[in-house]
Amino acid sequence: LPAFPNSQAARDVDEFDFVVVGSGAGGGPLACRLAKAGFNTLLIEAGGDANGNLNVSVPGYQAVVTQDPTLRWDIFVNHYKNQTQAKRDPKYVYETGHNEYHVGPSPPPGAKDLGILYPRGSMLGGSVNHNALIWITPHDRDFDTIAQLTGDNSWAASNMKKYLLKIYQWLPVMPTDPTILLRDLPLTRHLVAGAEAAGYSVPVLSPLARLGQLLLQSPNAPVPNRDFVEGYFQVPLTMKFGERQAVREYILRTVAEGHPLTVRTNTFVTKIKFDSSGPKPRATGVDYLQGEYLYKASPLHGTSSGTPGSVRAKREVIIAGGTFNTPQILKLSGIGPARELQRFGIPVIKNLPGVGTNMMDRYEVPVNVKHESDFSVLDGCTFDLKPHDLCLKQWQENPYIFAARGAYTSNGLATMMLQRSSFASTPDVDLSIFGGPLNFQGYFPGWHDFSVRDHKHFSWYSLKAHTRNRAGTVELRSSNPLDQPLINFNYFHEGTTAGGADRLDLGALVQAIRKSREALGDWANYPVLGGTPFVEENPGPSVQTDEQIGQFIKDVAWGHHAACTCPIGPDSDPMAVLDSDFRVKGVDGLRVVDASVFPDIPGVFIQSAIFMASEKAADVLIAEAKANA
Ligand SMILES: Cc1cc2nc3c(=O)[nH]c(=O)nc-3n(C[C@H](O)[C@H](O)[C@H](O)COP(=O)(O)OP(=O)(O)OC[C@H]3O[C@@H](n4cnc5c(N)ncnc54)[C@H](O)[C@@H]3O)c2cc1C
Repeated sequence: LPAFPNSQAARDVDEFDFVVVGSGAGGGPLACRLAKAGFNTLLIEAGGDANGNLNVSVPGYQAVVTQDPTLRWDIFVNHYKNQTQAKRDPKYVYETGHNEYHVGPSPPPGAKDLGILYPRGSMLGGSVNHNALIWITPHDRDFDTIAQLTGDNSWAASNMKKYLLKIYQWLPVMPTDPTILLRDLPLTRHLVAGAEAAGYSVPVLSPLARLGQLLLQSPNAPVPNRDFVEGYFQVPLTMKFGERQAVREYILRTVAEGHPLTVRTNTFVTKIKFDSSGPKPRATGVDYLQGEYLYKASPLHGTSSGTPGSVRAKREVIIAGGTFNTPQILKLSGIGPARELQRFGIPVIKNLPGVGTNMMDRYEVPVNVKHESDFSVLDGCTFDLKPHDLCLKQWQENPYIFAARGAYTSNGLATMMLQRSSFASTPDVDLSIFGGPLNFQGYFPGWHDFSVRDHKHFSWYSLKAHTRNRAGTVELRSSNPLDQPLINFNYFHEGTTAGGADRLDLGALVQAIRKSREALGDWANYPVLGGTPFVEENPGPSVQTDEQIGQFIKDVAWGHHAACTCPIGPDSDPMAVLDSDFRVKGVDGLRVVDASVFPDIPGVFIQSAIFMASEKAADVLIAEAKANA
């Protein structure tokens, strides 16, 4: 793809049909569709274009990229308000100096409490560029419930499927090349054991053929009862021939093809502007600051506060800043709980108490084991973009055929169990358990370097889908748009507890840990594949009873699919923020399209649901604009 193509002349225009703020999973596809339909569209992105940055393109760098200071925002959040519980997490971070941190217990005197690191991407393509590439399509129920809640049947799963087909016009999806696994049979032994734990019979003397068959199974295949079926599957990735491809590339192609899409990177929106002269306030544009790394969450934030500017939207403004930033932008612009806005001296445009509430996320937990020997598939992989990174050289110099391009063509997670726990809130599967050769224990500064410090670890990760906790909040910390907001997830007992919700979610995760251990136990059945013994480091052999496992989960669980802070809902719900056409209630000319729109956290992995919402929003906006032409 060419270097980022918009000219200075394009940057100087100050009025567009649509202004979209944020170029991630929500904003990116929408802006492309609007431009392809002929509307003069401006896409504003706080981050840079990441052009030529291999951290983005190499799937094996899916964790390295989250450490790239040019691409990341370090958001710090609270899992618990109770600081005794919060600080039981070995990932709890204290600030000891500028960009200097202490992680875990016994901080030095004077260290400032920060909380838990929540990685976010700030660049063209948003957090999609630094996610793990995993593509699992939503469950029908995710959309059917929005249709039931709002009475808008265009949200019914049967209608939403067409947006998936639209996405596949621009999004390549491929699993890890299974021939890579043949290069490391001791690693493959874990994946075979995972298949047995998932309920398959795998011949102990010739397990590979059976694993090969299972790797042909896509969790997205439109089979009957797909959402309910437990099993063992390949992990589909948003990539083409071993190279990450997603929203960023779609945006670049849309511009290169000559559609009227202008992209302003390094442009941070501070406020939505309104015309309040009519009966209803109408969004007319946005104010911004132009400059690199302006948000204080950027590790490269310095003294610059950017060059102010503003732009007008003839038709509409669409906010797609993500679960944390969209409520922040709305509140700073006067849309949100009146009392909170008044506390910061922000004039209230519309009192919408639901903005920044209802935040949901998944819980994720690990079981980490350490072997005596290295996994050979990682030989030569230093994960650091340096000339000595032989796996990078292999990735750069070889074609994508029979594993020739090597380990970096994968995100390291080739297989996944989908299971339904006894505590699931719906008939859908609610546990995704996937394994790989790394020592990932959640997010903290330097988490990736820690995860691959040696090549001896294997881990199973469990991700709880359809969680019940909706008690998370995003509140203003100050009226300065460059300050990150105050984010409280209110995990487990501090969150939604009605009907034992917290205990049910915890129970599902206890089962997930036991299932991971079952897979580790089944490893012993396949000595034919070789490998050295291992010891369990986390939770560790002393953690055995449900109560002990439950406490381990409460102490270490993390999330990375935060959502639902500007929920769609009916007018009868005072906490609903958007109508079913993504309109911000009570004002005209303003919509939200990103992870924050969902009333309930969708599916197992979230990006597919956001892409689908983005395609739907494009349909809605284009149809309305054409009707009003
Ligand atoms: C480490 C990690 C791994 C993940 N792995 C997966 C995975 O494998 N599969 C999956 O399905 N999901 C995954 N996710 C989640 C998924 O990537 C996100 O949920 C998704 O990208 C959110 O989309 P969004 O549009 O809401 O926000 P984002 O994609 O974060 O996009 C928001 C954009 O808005 C910009 N922005 C914000 N505020 C402003 C402002 N004021 N002015 C201008 N621009 C602004 C930001 O810079 C950003 O680029 C992962 C997330 C993380 C953090």
